[in-house]
Amino acid sequence: MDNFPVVVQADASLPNYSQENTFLMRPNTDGDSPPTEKVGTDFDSRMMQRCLELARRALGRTSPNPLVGAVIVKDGEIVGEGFHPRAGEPHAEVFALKAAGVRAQGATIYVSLEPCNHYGRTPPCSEALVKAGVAKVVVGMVDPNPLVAGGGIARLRAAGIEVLVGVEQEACRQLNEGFVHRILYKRPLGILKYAMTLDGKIATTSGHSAWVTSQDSRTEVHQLRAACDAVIVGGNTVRLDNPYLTSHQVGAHNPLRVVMSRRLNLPENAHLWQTADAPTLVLTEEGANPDFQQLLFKQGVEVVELASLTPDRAMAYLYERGFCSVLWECGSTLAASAIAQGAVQKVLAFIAPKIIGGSIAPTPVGDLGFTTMTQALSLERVRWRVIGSDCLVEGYFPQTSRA
Ligand SMILES: Nc1nc(O)c(N)c(N[C@@H]2O[C@H](COP(=O)(O)O)[C@@H](O)[C@H]2O)n1
Ligand SMILES: [Zn+2]
Repeated sequence: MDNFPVVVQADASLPNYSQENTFLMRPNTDGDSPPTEKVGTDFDSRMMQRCLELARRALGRTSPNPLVGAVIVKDGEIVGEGFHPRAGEPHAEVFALKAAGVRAQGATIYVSLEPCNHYGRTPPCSEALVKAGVAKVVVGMVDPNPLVAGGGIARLRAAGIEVLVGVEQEACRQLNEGFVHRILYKRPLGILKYAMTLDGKIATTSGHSAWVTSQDSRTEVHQLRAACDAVIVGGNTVRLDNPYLTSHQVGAHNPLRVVMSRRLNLPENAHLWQTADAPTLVLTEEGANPDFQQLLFKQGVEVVELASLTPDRAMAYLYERGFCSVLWECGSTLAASAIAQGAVQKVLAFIAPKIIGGSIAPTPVGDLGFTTMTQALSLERVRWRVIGSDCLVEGYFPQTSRA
């Protein structure tokens, strides 16, 4: 627990979005944020909001790629729409161009992320837009991917196309905060979520924790899972709570369910390996409990042995697997070590108007070794809202540089 402050470094040459991205957050209504200058007309904003609506149709399914939507407008009417469904498939712009056909000529395309200008899994959208003869491109945000990073905009302008950048920029960044974090920090965005009572307890002294919060909050958590690539728990949570960790929504994405367990001293009949609704991955250490590994293997559960099992190693591994966002739904000990190792950037605390009392019932974050209040970790960009009878407080740990 000695490697504070929380974090990893971005390439200093990249744009710094770290102060501005939020995940699944509602617009700030507290009036404290500096007003950002509006870019474009109200019509531009409406079209960009439509792009974001389209982009959200692929929620949880595009990593390592971003969520992107595109709308083509000719003579004030939408003539084509598209969104990026998953990595390896065409980009949003290509779907919109296909839908518009010849009507794309002389039209305006709205796209929530700068058109790409490189050959990746797919060819550059900038060239497709030039070829289609669009007259204007309205961009939500510049792509932080160093392979793009302004190059798409430059290519379009060089071809004589008018480009407007920054329409509904904040909303575009919010939608892709996991993607942006992944690009800048080479790790998935770590989100710690917990539910606690008004006196800060996540369970009773006997360990009973169902249900701390209301059904409305639980539905919110299900939506959050649908937007994340993975959800992580420790062995203790599997033993005590036997969770499902799915999004419980018909047709919605289910995250990869990840269990961190050094010794694999886990129950044989846990829901995680007995339900096929979502894939499960168990992260462990080399040589751990071969018999149990065999049992998991027979139940279709993937087991990966890491040289040492720590939150940062787990996040590094999930980054390599192409993930943008990881939800920590673990108990207090793992939560403390995930925070200490910089594996958590965002905290979502669901607070129920209940009191458990006492000093033994568990709290959401274990010992961080602090002895004075000056050591307490402060969150920034804090917001709150009421969900049913509960309150959700959200905030971010400050990002510091290790460069
Ligand atoms: N503008 C835009 N629209 C989309 O629909 C996209 N998916 C992207 N993605 C950008 O391109 C990179 C991926 O390229 P490939 O899918 O491998 O060809 C991704 O990292 C983004 O920078 N952009
Ligand atoms: Zn593209």
